[in-house]
Amino acid sequence: MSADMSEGTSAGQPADAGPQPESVVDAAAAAAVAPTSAVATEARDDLAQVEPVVGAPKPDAILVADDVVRRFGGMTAVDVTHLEVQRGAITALIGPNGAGKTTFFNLLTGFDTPQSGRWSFEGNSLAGKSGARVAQAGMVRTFQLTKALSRLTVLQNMLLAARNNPGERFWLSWLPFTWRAQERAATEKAMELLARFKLDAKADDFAGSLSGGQRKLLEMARALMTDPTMIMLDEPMAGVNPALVQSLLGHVQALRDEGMTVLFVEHDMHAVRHISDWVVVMAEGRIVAEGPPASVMQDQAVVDAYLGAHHDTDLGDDSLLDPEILARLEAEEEKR
Ligand SMILES: Nc1ncnc2c1ncn2[C@@H]1O[C@H](COP(=O)(O)OP(=O)(O)OP(=O)(O)O)[C@@H](O)[C@H]1O
Repeated sequence: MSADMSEGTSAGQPADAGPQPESVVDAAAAAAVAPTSAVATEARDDLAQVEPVVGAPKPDAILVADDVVRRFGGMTAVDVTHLEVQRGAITALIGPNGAGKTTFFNLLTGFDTPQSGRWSFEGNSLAGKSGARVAQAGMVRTFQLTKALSRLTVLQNMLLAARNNPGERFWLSWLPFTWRAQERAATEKAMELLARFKLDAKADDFAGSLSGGQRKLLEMARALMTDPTMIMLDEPMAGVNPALVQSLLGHVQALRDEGMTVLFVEHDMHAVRHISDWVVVMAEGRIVAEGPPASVMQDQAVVDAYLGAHHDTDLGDDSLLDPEILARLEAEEEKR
């Protein structure tokens, strides 16, 4: 993932270019009309009662991780003692470059194996389960559009995601009339989701021809093909033109407002502040702070973590920190 803490784009990802397609720009308005579910409202009320301390128990935790350790050679990339993620809320996982966010994400979703640790989703242990099993359990992550997927059409990308659908039974796929019916149902569902994300007109275009923002929408739409309970978003704002950020944020909020749990890794602090109900901060593999977005970004451990990691980097987004803290950071910079 990128080192950039500025709004809108991340290093290594192409920013959107040219005029924004109206279809994407108005997505935020469409998403905004989604009524807030009782789960989402309750989740926010619940979180308001939670003490902002590392490892804080949540009133309704959907994901619980304990003593998760991942080492690469002599380097400890992840060492998470205890984390609970509240059901129905948007939780952001932030931290400086190399903090271990991606590695932790990979471990939780079955794409990497830790040296030790336990974690459960909806009360069921997921440790040792493959990525496919984790997805079947209802916890789905987004993937960046790879080169291979870029050569498929938008619709083909969606249908590929449906193949892992827990509703699909291998033995039924032997019967042509069954798979034809399944394919019809999957196509119908894919088109509905594409319409929701205003990508239906692009169904037959190569995915590689989409703009950065549209790719992010496709990644989200793809993940929804399996009807997840929890969606894990990997830098949903990376490579997205600032003009489209608002639209994407609307979509993420809409997922939460429909009752889904969202955990996302993000460098864009505007996005984190704007949509998160809870923020978890990692540094050097550990969780160093957690709490509501406004207060956690003023936490001394968070400031220290970013200061340590960004001493030679432009902090970019001034809205990350309040003016007082920013002044202190600048003073520290001058001393170096
Ligand atoms: N496969 C690997 N082999 C060796 N070291 C690795 C591997 N994957 C990650 N690391 C190291 O583990 C540490 C944590 O990396 P990770 O990518 O999880 O951090 P991050 O918080 O996601 O960073 P960024 O925000 O820059 O993406 C880093 O020091 C990284 O170099």
